[in-house]
Parts: sequence; C-alpha cells; structure tokens
Amino acid sequence: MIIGILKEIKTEEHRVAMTPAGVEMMTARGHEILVETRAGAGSGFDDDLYRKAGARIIDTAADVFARSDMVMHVKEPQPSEYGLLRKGQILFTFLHLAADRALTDALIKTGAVCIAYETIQKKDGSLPLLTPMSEVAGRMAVQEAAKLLEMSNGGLGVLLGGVPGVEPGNVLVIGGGVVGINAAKMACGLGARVILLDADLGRLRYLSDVMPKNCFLLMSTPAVIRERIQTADVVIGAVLLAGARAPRLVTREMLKTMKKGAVMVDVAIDQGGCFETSRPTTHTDPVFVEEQVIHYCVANMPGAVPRTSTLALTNATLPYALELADKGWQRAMRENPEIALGANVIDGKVTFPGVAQAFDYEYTPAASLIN
Ligand SMILES: NC(=O)C1=CN([C@@H]2O[C@H](COP(=O)(O)OP(=O)(O)OC[C@H]3O[C@@H](n4cnc5c(N)ncnc54)[C@H](O)[C@@H]3O)[C@@H](O)[C@H]2O)C=CC1
Ligand SMILES: CC(=O)C(=O)O
Ligand SMILES: [Mg+2]
Repeated sequence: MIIGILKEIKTEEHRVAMTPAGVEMMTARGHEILVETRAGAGSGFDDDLYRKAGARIIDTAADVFARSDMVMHVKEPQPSEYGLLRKGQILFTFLHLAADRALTDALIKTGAVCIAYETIQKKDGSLPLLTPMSEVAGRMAVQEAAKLLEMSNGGLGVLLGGVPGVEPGNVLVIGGGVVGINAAKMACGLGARVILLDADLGRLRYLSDVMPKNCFLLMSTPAVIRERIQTADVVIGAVLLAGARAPRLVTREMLKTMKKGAVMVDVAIDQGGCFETSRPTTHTDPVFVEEQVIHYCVANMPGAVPRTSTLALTNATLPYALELADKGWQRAMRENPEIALGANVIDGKVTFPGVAQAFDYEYTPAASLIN
C-alpha cells in the first residue's frame, strides 16, 4: 500500500503521524511511504532521516493526497484539505467528529474511509490511541493551570503547593480516566489538595487504591460539582463518553460562584467541552475569561510538546497502521474489532453511533459496508 504522511497544518501543531523508525518498519513490510516535506521537523525528524528510513519526500500535500491509498495525520483535516480526499481513500487520524458538524459533513461528501484514532477501542473499554495523548494532556493541564494562577497571567495568585505555614491550592478534577488520573497525580505531586470526581464507582474504588493521600475521591453529581467548584482554585474537565459529545457538567450559573481569577482547563474540549462556557482555543491564543474565571481550552494540547507526544502517539498508532496497510481496511475491520470501532464515516455514511446521534444522522454499522 502507498501511505502518505502529511505535515500538520492546524495552528501550532508540531506532531507528525509517523517517525522514521515507523517508516523503516513499514517499508520492510513492502509498503511505500510518502512524507510531505518538513512534516517531521517540529518533532526533531528532518527529511533526510525519513529518506534514510526508506521514505520518498514529497513537496506538496496535494501530491501526497493524490498518490496515497491511505493518508495519515495527527489532527483532523483542515478545510483546505477537504477537497483533496477521495472516495475509497483511507484517512487515519484524530477526528473528534461529534464536536464538529462541518468536518463531519465534509468527510461524508468525500466518500473516503475515515478511521478515528480516538474511537479505536479494546475489549476492556480502553482507547489505546487516545491514551498516550490523554497522558500528555492530563500532565500538561496542571502545569498550564499553575502558570495561569500567577497574578501577572490574570490568576488569583495562589501557589498550588503552598509553603510551610500556608495552605496549598485546591484542584478539582472532573473525570478520573486517563486525563484525570494524570492531572491528579501531577497536582498531588506539587502538594495541592486534590478532589477527583468520577461517575463510575468501580473506577473510584480503583483510584482510591492507587492515588496518594492528598487526593480525595468523590462521586460525580451535579450537587457535588456545584459545592466543590466554589472553593476550587483550579478545575480540570476530563470526562469522556467515547466518541460522543462531552456532557456539560459545569454551568455558567456555577461559574458565577467561583473565585475570581480561578483557572478552568477543559481538556475535554476536543469532544465539545464539559463546561457550558468553553469554546476551543489554540496554542497561540489559549485563554479567555468568562465570569472572571480564566478558561484554557486548547483542543490539541499535546501539540505543544511534540518531541514527547509524537513518540508517545506513534508507539501506539504504528501497529494499527501496519495492520491497515497489510490487510486493507475491509479485512482489517473484519479481523480486528478494535479497528472496526475506529470507523466513523465510510463512503458517505456515518458509521459511529455517537456521531450519528450528535447530529441526528442515520447510523450505518461499518460491518454492513464490508464485503
Ligand atoms: N485537549 C486535548 O488536547 C486533549 C483532549 N483529550 C480529551 O480528554 C477527554 C478525556 O479523555 P480520557 O481521560 O482519555 O478518557 P477516559 O475514557 O479515560 O476517562 C473519562 C472518564 O470520565 C468519566 N466520566 C464520564 N461521565 C462522567 C461524569 N458525569 N462525571 C465525572 N466523570 C465522568 C468516566 O467514568 C471515565 O473514567 C476526552 O474528551 C479526550 O478526547 C485527550 C487528549 C488531548
Ligand atoms: C487527543 C487529541 O485531540 C490530541 O492529541 O490532539
Ligand atoms: Mg475540530
């Protein structure tokens, strides 16, 4: 198969979908890899490293799209790329369609086979391609929030760890999955007083076994959120209903009861956000203020630390990319149910229930489109 690796064009996105090490493994299996020039530059991989690994360097995205059977990105295609996708071509990348009707409609029009990293799911419910990026974003959420709490950045002037004789800051983490546990661990490590909420009692039991003493676990209910938000210096939104739009758990009314200069980091923004007042921001303009509370809502947080994130992401994506390349999408989906769950839009049909539900579109099971 011919596989195209595109340069990311989303604002301040410096990850790349395949490393030279991945190219070497792909070419050893007989696949041809086309890499758009400078696609790896932000992650520390120049064109020569890709050439040495066996890739061909291509000057333009249009050429990569035109020549490839499967194109790989990190983030969703941008409007300038919609017209470059074609019927039957595989697109393998993060998509987050339930939060983006315009992108969903554009992909439907292309007729391409659109497989989303974030909905590939193992039998145990885990999301193997989202997990490494959630680890990064969860850890980053606390370092971003700690900085924004400084008064020169508009924050209320609290040091999360406190000092001897002065109490630490309060961090409320909503959602105790991968983002949540990583954020809570970082905040605990800094010495903050951390409250971690989840709606799954089994998950809370697990967390109570592994989290340090300064992490308090509570069942997530509207009443608990309404009460705890009032004393929080930092709130981190980390909920997920896989592939579906995020539930809105913090309302504008709740925000009005918060401390002025407190910080909200809505990591779940890529699925639409879990605060009523959230809207997606970029690394170049990451924050805005609503009800005197600072909001950080960057939808591609790991893009800011590409040297870490590219390696973490491609460690996870490569085996799936290899399987798609070796077998083609139909056989790969037939033989591997994890990949079948990645199907979001195929040949103009919406094949993921959470996306169909978000926009009231007809849902077509991917299995019915496989010969
Ligand atoms: N902004 C960014 O750059 C990035 C965003 N993300 C996003 O972060 C979000 C979280 O991802 P993960 O932690 O990997 O998901 P996960 O599936 O590991 O965890 C989600 C957790 O939310 C819990 N939950 C569901 N409903 C809840 C409720 N009402 N109250 C409290 N908890 C609830 C679930 O029980 C689960 O434990 C996703 O939307 C993901 O796409 C992930 C990486 C980067
Ligand atoms: C998960 C995601 O949206 C990202 O890594 O950018
Ligand atoms: Mg989007």
